[in-house]
Amino acid sequence: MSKNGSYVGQAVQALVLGSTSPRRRELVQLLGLRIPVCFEASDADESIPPGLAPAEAAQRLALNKAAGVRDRLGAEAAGTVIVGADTIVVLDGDILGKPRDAAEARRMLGMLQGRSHEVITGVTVLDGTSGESKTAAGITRVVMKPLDADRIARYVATGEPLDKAGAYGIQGLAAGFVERIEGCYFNVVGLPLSLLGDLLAEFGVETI
Ligand SMILES: Cc1cn([C@H]2C[C@H](O)[C@@H](COP(=O)(O)OP(=O)(O)OP(=O)(O)O)O2)c(=O)[nH]c1=O
Repeated sequence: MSKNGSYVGQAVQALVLGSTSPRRRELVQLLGLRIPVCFEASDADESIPPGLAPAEAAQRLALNKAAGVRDRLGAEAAGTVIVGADTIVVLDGDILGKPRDAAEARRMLGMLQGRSHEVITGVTVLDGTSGESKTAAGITRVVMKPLDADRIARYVATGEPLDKAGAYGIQGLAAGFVERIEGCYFNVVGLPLSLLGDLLAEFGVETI
């Protein structure tokens, strides 16, 4: 039994972050983990599962990413915990993922400007040895200032929106678009660190 009372079948020797997102790769370092962190791309299908509420959809995608990494690692997954995450933007109950092109990015930002929306990040911690997993979702409300079409076009022309849910990055050139947030900032950037730390503790993985 670990210090915090959770049962782990085998000491965890490494954390595998199943993500190609450079933001997630930087954020996970802020947890102050005492075990090595390595990175694996997840080849899980990222299309939004139909018929699920947004928070459930984000959690399903996070679980799929983590499970996909475990499948790919095979026997090498033993002794690891695998983390998967997925971030979506939700406006009036509709899910906005990553824009396909600049036109879609302009359209998304046109809908988000001057209003409030939710950023939801589903996160899964999966025990690579047993396959047992825990999944949760962080929800942050973001209020965006009014933006005119020229400003949106200038931002989209930077290319920054294209790999980001909702077509903006709060940590980048869209920082000045955000009036205020309620909830975890890191959740908006793609990894709810406080929530992830709690999930990791349940698997006996210590953070700072
Ligand atoms: C809203 C918002 C999203 N994002 C990013 C976080 C996620 O990387 C991305 C949403 O895409 P995701 O599909 O969650 O993740 P990803 O494809 O970038 O990486 P992977 O699947 O390999 O883990 O949007 C920001 O960086 N800043 C923001 O303000």
